[in-house]
Amino acid sequence: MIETRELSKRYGSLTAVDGISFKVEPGQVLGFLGPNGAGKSTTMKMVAGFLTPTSGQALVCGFDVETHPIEAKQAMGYLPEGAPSYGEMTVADFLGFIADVRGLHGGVRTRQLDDAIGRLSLSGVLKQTIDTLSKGFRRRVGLAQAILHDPKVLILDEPTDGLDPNQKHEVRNLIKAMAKDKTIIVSTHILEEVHAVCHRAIIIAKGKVLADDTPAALEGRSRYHRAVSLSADQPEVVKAALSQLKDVATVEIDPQDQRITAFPKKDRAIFEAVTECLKAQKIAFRELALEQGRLDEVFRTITQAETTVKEAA
Ligand SMILES: Nc1ncnc2c1ncn2[C@@H]1O[C@H](COP(=O)(O)OP(=O)(O)OP(=O)(O)O)[C@@H](O)[C@H]1O
Repeated sequence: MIETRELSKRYGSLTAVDGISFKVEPGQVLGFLGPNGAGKSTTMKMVAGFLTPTSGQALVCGFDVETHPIEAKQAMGYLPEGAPSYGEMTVADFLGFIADVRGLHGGVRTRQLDDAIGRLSLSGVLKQTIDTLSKGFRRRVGLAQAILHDPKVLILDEPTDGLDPNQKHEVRNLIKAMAKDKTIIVSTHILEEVHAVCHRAIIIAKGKVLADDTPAALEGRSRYHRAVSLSADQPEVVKAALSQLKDVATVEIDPQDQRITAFPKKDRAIFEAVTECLKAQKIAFRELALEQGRLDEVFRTITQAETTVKEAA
């Protein structure tokens, strides 16, 4: 389990993290989202025990990271931002060194090393020095060291940064597979990642938690939630027809691809009414879709509202 209690970090007059509290239970993957400079990495460094909080507390498996650092660090694997240091070491030597630091011996050491190397597809680069690896491979080495001792808790700062689409897919599958018996926090800029791996997402900006919900509930806050979109040859005709429906609030035509979107009034469902209207008026259409909502729009709305409020104050 991971818990933070009013965790804060100040650098002079800048408050990078401002009283963040959350709990993550075993079996849960928490996505930590926020714009650049929101305080994601600073929070993760404090939870991982690499940075001392100005105030507040972080606990890993019940151990306070500050007062019981050894027990807390034994229970966690941490993938920091960027690449592993020790760039002059080969991948094999580096992972062997981490295995020693983690106190792995004999058969367990061999098994864990083989497992991490296999899961991150590193067997082809074991003799290469870390400095000479591509960004994606360096990230994979970082992930391998984080999971090497099969920790109960994983703190992963942008785990798929720099990976190609195939590797992103592999790493997301790896996180999902590990989630069954671990507690995992993943920081990311990539909203599709939230869908792919997270049970829950926290959005932060300027060091504060602005939203804490499931991806589906966050999508529910989008103006696109339950909107109906379609393509048709005469978008203006379709717009006029759908605008007449009683539960439709507004109809928009995308200026780029001419796709038509009908937005429902609050808490209304319009899919059936839209399809019936199209049928009744014999309107030919393509790619009719019921929208779940758009996380990118929710993210923008939440984080920009915070910036606007701060600027106005
Ligand atoms: N050592 C430091 N000294 C002074 N300010 C710092 C330090 N480390 C971070 N900051 C500032 O704290 C704020 C939060 O930074 P942090 O790296 O946690 O953001 P982030 O959400 O991880 O951003 P990104 O998505 O760009 O990685 C930023 O304004 C950053 O400039």
